[in-house]
Amino acid sequence: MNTSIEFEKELAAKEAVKLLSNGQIVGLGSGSTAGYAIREIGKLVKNGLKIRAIPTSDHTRDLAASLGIPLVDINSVDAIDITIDGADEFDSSLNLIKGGGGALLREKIVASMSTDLIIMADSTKKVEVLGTFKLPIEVIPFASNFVLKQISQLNGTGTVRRAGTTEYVTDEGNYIIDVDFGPINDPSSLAAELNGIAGLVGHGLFVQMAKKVIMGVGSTTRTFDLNP
Ligand SMILES: O=C(CO)[C@H](O)[C@H](O)COP(=O)(O)O
Repeated sequence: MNTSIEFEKELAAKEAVKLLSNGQIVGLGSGSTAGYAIREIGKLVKNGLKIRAIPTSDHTRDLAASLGIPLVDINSVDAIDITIDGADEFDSSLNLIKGGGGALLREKIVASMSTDLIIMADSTKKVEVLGTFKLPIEVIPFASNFVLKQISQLNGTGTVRRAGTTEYVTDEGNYIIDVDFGPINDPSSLAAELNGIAGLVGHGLFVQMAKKVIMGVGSTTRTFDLNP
C-alpha cells in the first residue's frame, strides 16, 4: 500500500463529507476512497448527523451498517440528494472512468438519481485523456461472447475479469469485461455506442455526471467544479 496515496484518498474523503447535512439522502460509493468517507460518516452519525444512506455495493452496505449509518431502500425514494464516490480516472471536463471495484452498475444508477455527484480522488486519478485505465463494462453472462465481439468492432480489446480460477461476478450476478480502447478522445460518443449493445447492462464511462471532484494532493486538497 502506497501510504501517500492513501493519505490523499483520506484527505479527499474528509473534505467531501463536509458537504453532507442533516436530513439528506446520501449515496455511498464503493472502493477504498469511499471507505474512508463511510468511516468518517460513521463518526458523524454517532455525533448526531441525521442522514439516510443508499449503498452502491454489498460491501459498502455491510460497512455502513456496521458503523450504525441508517440505510434506506433505493426503491423507496424518488431522488438522492448527494452521492460521494471514488473514480479510477477523471479528465478536466469531469468525465470519469469508474468500476475498477466492480460496482459500476449500481454506482451509475445511484449517480443518475443524485442531485449532486461528488467524486473523491487521489492525485493519480487525474488524466489528460481517459483510457489508460481499462474501461469496465458489465454484461449479463449469457451475452459475454457477443459483447466481446461487438466491442472489438469498436476497436476495443476486452478481457472477462477473473476472480481466481473463475469469472468475477458482480453484486447483480453479472460479468465484467475490462476493455482497452486506447485513448478515449470522445467519451460521449463511445458511451452512446456502448449503450446500444444488447446484453451490456452498464459501463464505467460517467460522462458529465460529476458536479465536483475533490482530489487529495500531497497534504492538501484541490477541488474541480463542473462549469465553475
Ligand atoms: O468505481 C469504483 C468501484 O466500482 C471505485 O470508485 C474506483 O474503482 C476507485 O476505487 P479506489 O477508491 O479504491 O481507488
